[in-house]
Amino acid sequence: MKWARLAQEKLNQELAEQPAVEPEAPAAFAEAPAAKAPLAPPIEPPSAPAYDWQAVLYGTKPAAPVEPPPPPTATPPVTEAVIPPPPPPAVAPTSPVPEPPQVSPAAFDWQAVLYGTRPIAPVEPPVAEAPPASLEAAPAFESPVVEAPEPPAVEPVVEPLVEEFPSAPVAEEEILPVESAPLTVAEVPVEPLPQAETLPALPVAEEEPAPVVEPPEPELPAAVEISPVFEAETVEVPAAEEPPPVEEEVVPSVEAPPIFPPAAEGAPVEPPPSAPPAEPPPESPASAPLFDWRRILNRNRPVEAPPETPAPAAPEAPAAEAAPPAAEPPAAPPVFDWRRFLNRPRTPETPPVQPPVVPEPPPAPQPVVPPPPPPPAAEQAAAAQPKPRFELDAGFLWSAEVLAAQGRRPEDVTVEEISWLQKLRAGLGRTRRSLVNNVKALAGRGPIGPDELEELEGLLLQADVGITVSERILAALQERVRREALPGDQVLPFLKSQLRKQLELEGDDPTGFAPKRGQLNVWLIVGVNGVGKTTTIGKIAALATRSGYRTLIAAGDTFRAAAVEQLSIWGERSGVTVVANPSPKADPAAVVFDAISAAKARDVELLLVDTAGRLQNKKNLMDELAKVRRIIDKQAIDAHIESLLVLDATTGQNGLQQAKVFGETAGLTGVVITKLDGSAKAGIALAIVEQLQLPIRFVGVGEKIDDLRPFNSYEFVEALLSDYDAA
Ligand SMILES: Nc1nc2c(ncn2[C@@H]2O[C@H](COP(=O)(O)OP(=O)(O)OP(=O)(O)O)[C@@H](O)[C@H]2O)c(=O)[nH]1
Repeated sequence: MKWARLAQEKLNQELAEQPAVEPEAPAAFAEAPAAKAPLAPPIEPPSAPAYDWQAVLYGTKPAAPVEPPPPPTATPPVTEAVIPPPPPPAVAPTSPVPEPPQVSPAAFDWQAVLYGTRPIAPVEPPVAEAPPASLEAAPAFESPVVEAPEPPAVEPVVEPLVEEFPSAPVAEEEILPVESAPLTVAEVPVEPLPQAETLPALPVAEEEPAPVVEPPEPELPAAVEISPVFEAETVEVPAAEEPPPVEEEVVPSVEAPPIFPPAAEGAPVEPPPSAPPAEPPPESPASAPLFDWRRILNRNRPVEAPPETPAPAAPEAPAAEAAPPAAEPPAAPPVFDWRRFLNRPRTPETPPVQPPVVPEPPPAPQPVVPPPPPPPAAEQAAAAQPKPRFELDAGFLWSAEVLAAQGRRPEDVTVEEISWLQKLRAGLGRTRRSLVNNVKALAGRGPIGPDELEELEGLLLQADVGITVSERILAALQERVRREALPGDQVLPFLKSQLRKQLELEGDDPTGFAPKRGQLNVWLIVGVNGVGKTTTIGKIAALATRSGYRTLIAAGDTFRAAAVEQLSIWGERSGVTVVANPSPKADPAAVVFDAISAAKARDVELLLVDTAGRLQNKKNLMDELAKVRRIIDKQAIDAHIESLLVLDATTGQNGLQQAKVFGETAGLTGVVITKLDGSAKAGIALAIVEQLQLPIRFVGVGEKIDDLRPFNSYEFVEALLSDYDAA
């Protein structure tokens, strides 16, 4: 017992001594944060280990973004976005005339730089020159992201567009004189662009979750005189049938003009605060686009067909091309050097382009950087411990490979692109997992036979690919198997090539739909309720602004009360002016008429027309849409017109039914698939192309401003059938 007691006492004694250790730990940690604080501010030093992906890679960001990055405090990026001022649309006709935001110089050249102009290779050639590849060296500013959505200079200048269209033009249809409600132009403070990630979902959304059901709006009477005519069709809630007044004449809200003129008076309007002087167009030319759409879109034949593009440059280049490159052997293969990507020099967008700006680095701030102690370590170390939210997981590596397969070099890749692909891949994840796993299991049995083919068809149907497409793919597979055995490991690659074929409409030039420079392009956005039309317009507007297009938005959704407000928010985010008529039940055709007039007067290049959601079986609403289309055709005769149907991917095959009617009414030229990040069955994309014979122009994978990208069949298929999954 004594022994036990003694032992117990000793034990207690030891325990009593232990606690002392703890205090130290916290102290040590406490230092860390302290040290970091000072480091935050100096973002410039390219070598600094602290990789601020957003600031560095999104070179695009204008001044604004700079602040947010460092102190990730929960300050208020949101507030500054001016989101709250929903009703900025000064109703008063006296409001000054906003001007189409001038696109900043560095913006990426959507048409010339990205698409249109250049053939596939142009951008790549530099590859040869790429050799500057000295990893650390800061070669890169070429494409580096610069894309400074700099403050789209807003020229308040408002030419007397007015008289452009004297009174009522010759539109046979009359636009309801919808109240004298003056047309308003939502002033857009020209906020530079995109905070890539910040933009939260539009608040408005909730107001009207807008399901598919026809918005039974209460209302009506007043302006609805004509509505009765069509009531017949809709059994339910005749009253609810809101915007019935489809009929008739488009009386251009002649009042519109008056609205703009005032601004003119405002004299020169120096007010355009933000916009510095700007003869912006300057450096933009060669500037590097944030994402090179042209390359993305043209890259429908990656690794497999490398000969077309890269081939010439890579293999033979060395020999024929000359010595310089000699030293640099790489530059071609699909091997993505993620380290190089991570270590690439940081380029605060715009600045790099302007040499003068460079001098700034030396300023005092340097000293502030004192915390250089950490940098010495080595960039590699930094790379090893990447930044927040950017992980070298399977998604990242896969994205990098896909981009590399398209000829993208680490220096040209942006975080935005990586992020986009990751989102797309994640969005298609559900379908992919099911499809890929089953196909692999099936292929693992050995050579493909009749049983396997049948099973495969079932898998495709489950993915919503549609019967026709499934049959076509199987027919091709059968044909292939007939000629020679198809090894199991070739099944997926074969499927990919088949799917890609199905996604590409014969004769369609995916780069051809980019807005034409120097002329008016009108993009009419249609679809049923809640599919994402307004959101898509906001995203496209942002993209267009960054691409340097003079853009304008027409708030043609006069039915949903919050639509105009929602659009003006997007307008603020993207720096695009919104033309709207706040009066309830305004005739959308009249709004569009006015918007076209304004667009002509301002030399706008891209006019985005929003429309109210409507079910394809509501005749009066479809007639209303037809009227809008007619107005566009008549008033914008020389314009390049695109009519895009927005389809919610989660609606699956149902969406196809809508398309047929919308096609007859609005003359569709393409489709935008939204919500691919949801529980969509990605196969719907294949069915759309096959059944509608319409090209997919954009795909949306989220609610943020940069969650929309031009459709690329290669990326889509890779995301759908990638078996990369290491995780
Ligand atoms: N997850 C996801 N949500 C999206 C996407 N595109 C739009 N949304 C959301 O879908 C909802 C409806 O979007 P809206 O743009 O208002 O749809 P709409 O077609 O204009 O609606 P109506 O005018 O009522 O016909 C909003 O909550 C959007 O944020 C997308 O690609 N992914």
